[in-house]
Amino acid sequence: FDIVGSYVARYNANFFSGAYMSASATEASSAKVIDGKTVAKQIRDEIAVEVSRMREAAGVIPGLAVILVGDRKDSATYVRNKKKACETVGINSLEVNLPEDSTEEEVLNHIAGYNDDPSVHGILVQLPLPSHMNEQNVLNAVRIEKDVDGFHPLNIGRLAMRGREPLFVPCTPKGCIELLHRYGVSIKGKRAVVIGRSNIVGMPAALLLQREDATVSIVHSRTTNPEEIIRQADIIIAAVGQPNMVKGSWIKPGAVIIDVGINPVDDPSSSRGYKLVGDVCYEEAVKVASAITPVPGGVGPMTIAMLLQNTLISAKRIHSFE
Ligand SMILES: NC(=O)C1=CN([C@@H]2O[C@H](COP(=O)(O)OP(=O)(O)OC[C@H]3O[C@@H](n4cnc5c(N)ncnc54)[C@H](OP(=O)(O)O)[C@@H]3O)[C@@H](O)[C@H]2O)C=CC1
Ligand SMILES: Nc1nc(=O)c2c([nH]1)NC[C@@H]1CN(c3ccc(C(=O)N[C@@H](CCC(=O)O)C(=O)O)cc3)C=[N+]21
Repeated sequence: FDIVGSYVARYNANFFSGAYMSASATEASSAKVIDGKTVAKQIRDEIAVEVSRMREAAGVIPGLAVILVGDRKDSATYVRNKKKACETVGINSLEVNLPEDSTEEEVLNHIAGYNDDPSVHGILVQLPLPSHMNEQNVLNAVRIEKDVDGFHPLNIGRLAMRGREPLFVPCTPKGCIELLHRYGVSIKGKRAVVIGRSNIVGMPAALLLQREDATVSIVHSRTTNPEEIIRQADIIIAAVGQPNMVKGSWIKPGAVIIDVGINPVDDPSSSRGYKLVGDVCYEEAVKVASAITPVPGGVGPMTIAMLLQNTLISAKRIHSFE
């Protein structure tokens, strides 16, 4: 089933049916909501089954170690969510919380300990690190067999090469592609645009789309006339960090939108004083796109589900369990 194709047909039928199309007919063309929260729950259930099968047959419990440096509130929230998610599927979680003024050497020591710890199958260093640390040094120190974030340069290099396979695919881009697959969106031969080129989201997302045989454009802060490029896309992955940047008028009718952005904006009516919005203006996009992920409840929960999946894959590989 091809959401893009069927939607375009429906849209065009509406669009060309006459000059007197009513406002309600336009509103009827509302995008399908891609429910990342529900899909993530399904995936967690699948992982839980595998984790207990492995525990019973091989006596192995997958373990994930998370290193958090400093006390950024958002990082602390994400780490707490990851820990909770581990518990729901039966994965062991270990956590070390180092003070903001720790040295790089202390972080490296903890990584070395987890590298050698046979109960740990995945190591995640929560980003961003404090500015006095060299992120490259730290990420390079994670043993590639335990690099469940997929951030090691050898993993990224393999992801970029034809005929090579990375040990781990980065969680957020993997979650984006998983959503497209589970919603029956065909990628092969489609025009895809990735907005953003960061090492952790945009760049690996573009590589994955290319591996799936999409024709990929990458839009970044130096792109001239980004709207023109975005308007050609059948599939848009937005990972910019700019609230509501992508407007409805930039979107090709029937496009599928994966909104990775998680941006806090002031909201006096919320008890927290802020709310989360994506990089895409949802209210406008929902009228033009054929399918769209909401924020929250879209890519975010998928990122965590993919982290659990990578940890399970790692434990299976280390223990040669099939
Ligand atoms: N849902 C999830 O699980 C996750 C969500 N996120 C969210 O995704 C968003 C992006 O994160 P991340 O990739 O880490 O962010 P970065 O800040 O590392 O990268 C942002 C990218 O967007 C580009 N960019 C910035 N402004 C513009 C603009 N006006 N027009 C076009 N491109 C622009 C930058 O271009 P240039 O390279 O030229 O500087 C850069 O490549 C954030 O909102 C973040 O919170 C992040 C990780 C996981
Ligand atoms: N080494 C490393 N790996 C990461 O994967 C990593 C990281 N560092 N640093 C920060 C980003 C961000 N990130 C998110 C994960 C889940 C949600 C998530 O679950 N969001 C919920 C909302 C959460 C809320 O309400 O606060 C949602 O979108 O529905 C969001 C963001 C992982 N990251």
